[in-house]
Amino acid sequence: MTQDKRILITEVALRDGSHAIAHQYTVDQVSKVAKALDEANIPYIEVSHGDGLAGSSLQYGLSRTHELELIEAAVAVCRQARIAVLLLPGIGTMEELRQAANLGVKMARIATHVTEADVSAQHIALTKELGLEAVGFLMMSHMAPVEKLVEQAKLMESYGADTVYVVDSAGALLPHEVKERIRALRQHLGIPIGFHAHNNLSLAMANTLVAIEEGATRIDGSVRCLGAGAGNTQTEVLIAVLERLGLSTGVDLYKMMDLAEEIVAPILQVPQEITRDSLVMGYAGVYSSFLLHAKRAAQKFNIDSRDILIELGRRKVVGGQEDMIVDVAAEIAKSRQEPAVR
Ligand SMILES: CC[C@H](O)CC(=O)C(=O)O
Ligand SMILES: [Mn+2]
Repeated sequence: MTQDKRILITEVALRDGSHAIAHQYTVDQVSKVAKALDEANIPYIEVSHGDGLAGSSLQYGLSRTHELELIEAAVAVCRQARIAVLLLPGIGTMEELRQAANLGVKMARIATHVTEADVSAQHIALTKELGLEAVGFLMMSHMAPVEKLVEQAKLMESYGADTVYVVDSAGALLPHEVKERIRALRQHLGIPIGFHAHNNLSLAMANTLVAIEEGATRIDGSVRCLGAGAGNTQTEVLIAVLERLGLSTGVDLYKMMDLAEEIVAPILQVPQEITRDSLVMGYAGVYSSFLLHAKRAAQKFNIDSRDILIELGRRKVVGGQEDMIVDVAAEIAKSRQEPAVR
């Protein structure tokens, strides 16, 4: 990798990591993590419920602390970092976007399923109207062929997005698939391209490097892998690898290592690793944020969570369809009780 370009990191542990801890962030935790990230010179820090603004609900998981309080706390401790929010149209509304902007948020990432970019038009337009940086976030990018991804990314660009992300929500993309996606977007779009990985198949770092090699300049990471499923590209490791490659991020490696070890590790209920469930998510192409929901449903119906996840992957369930997890679990349990038909 010889390009002379700056990679801009967005740290997502305070949003994507919310899934991993059942949305239990406290103001104290968010303040400490955001302050340390800011001191390490991370340029963007995303703070929201795991499912984006207004995600707190029985369907997606109730937040312990209202996300606006968490956002306010993060804004208050940052000197240089810009606080970002995620918004999934239909879960969050224009009103929540306005409230976040009033608190001092500087970037909004408008997330849609990879084939549904058209629902982002008014949210991207409002983001720009509010004077924020607008990012289009195409989730479950493994589910669409390259041409479709390009078409949808171009829609987001036409609505005014400053950047468009390829989002590997399930951690299912293989390196050659990342390569062709980023390459095609670079060919057809005139705005920066970003990449968001999940480590369910242990490919987050490799895929991120391929994305950078193909010209992606906006990259997501989660410190200590604190993200949904097996987590995202581990930010502090990414900083080290990019330094070794001679690519600049402006982030202080030692400070990142210290905050990972001393501030973030104690927040994790269990260390982030590739468990059989997260592995199945990458293998079957299932939303990483379904992990805890599937585990709970498996316990409730006394079945193997892998069977639920495989079935969800077969049915091509997408983000927002969390209610299907319990339906699928109930169906599997019922089918096991019924006597076999002769
Ligand atoms: C449910 C929103 C989701 O967690 C967004 C994201 O980070 C992804 O799709 O990977
Ligand atoms: Mn994610």
